[in-house]
Amino acid sequence: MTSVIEVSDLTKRFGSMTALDSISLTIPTDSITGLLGRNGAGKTTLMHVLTGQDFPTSGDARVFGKTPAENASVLQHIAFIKESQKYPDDFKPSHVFRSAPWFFENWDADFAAQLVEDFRLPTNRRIKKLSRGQLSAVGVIVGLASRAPLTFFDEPYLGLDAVARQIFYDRLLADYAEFPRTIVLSTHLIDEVANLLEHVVVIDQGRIILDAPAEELRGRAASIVGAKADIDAFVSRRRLDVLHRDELGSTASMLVDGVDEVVRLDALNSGLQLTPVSLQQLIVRRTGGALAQATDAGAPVAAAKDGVSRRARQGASR
Ligand SMILES: Nc1ncnc2c1ncn2[C@@H]1O[C@H](COP(=O)(O)OP(=O)(O)OP(=O)(O)O)[C@@H](O)[C@H]1O
Repeated sequence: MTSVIEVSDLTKRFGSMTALDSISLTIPTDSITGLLGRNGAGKTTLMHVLTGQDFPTSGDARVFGKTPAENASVLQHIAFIKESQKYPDDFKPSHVFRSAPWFFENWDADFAAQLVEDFRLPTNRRIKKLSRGQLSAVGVIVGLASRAPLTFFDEPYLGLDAVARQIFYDRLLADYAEFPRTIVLSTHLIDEVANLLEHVVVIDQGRIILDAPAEELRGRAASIVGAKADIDAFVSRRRLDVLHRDELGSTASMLVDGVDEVVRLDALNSGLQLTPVSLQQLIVRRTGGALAQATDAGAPVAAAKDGVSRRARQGASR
């Protein structure tokens, strides 16, 4: 497996603020990688360094084997799509798409025209007058139709409605299958993109906390609900990493990381049921858990607790 991006011991500081803290990672060639993490984790900072818009404080970043900053031979192969993209005052989408071939040698004007239809984008309206979703669509179209060997999408969906986001995912996947390239996608809508991703990098407070093939992560976390004593014994025997636990009386629900085939079989033989959890649940719990939703592993116990307290309230009011 070759790598388009190789980052080694890279630190980026803004004054006393450390945005990236000694990170190392590689991003495989011709893959769709999700760059995930909470607000302020360091995702955009990393993309800025990799697209030559910022310098690392220390450490090394290589893109196509070279340092990206001020390196035209690297930058000409990169598309960086971000919400804050600035356009000249009088520009319309039609101007953007007409000038795109100057910057992107693989630009496909027919594909861009098809995407304009798909997103129902008014191409002759000034960019300043576009709605937020329409503005996002301009970026998404540039990112897709440029077919750059390395494309970064930094939260490209902001403002796109659910239908438009699905169009983006569908077109991305279909075009990627026909024209493989390296795509790095930063998003908070993890469940929506989970099936697109082949590789996942999670940053938390400037550090890499997960860097693995998506397939490996998908089966790795699970929830177990059952008798507390049984689960405790199982988790300790299998040395599973407990990311979250919730208890009610003698019943417990745990979200565990580190599940493999052996663990699954052992659970079955021990009369415990493992239910897979989504990539989003794993990442939410790995990056702090404060955002955990009612859909998490604690839900069955939480729901039971809710039922108990509701019954208690009803009992009290009788
Ligand atoms: N130019 C800057 N000067 C000072 N601090 C900065 C600068 N740019 C980024 N930071 C800080 O670095 C940290 C990482 O920011 P970054 O924009 O990379 O996060 P992010 O993961 O992209 O977040 P979000 O998901 O909210 O977009 C944040 O704490 C941010 O406030």
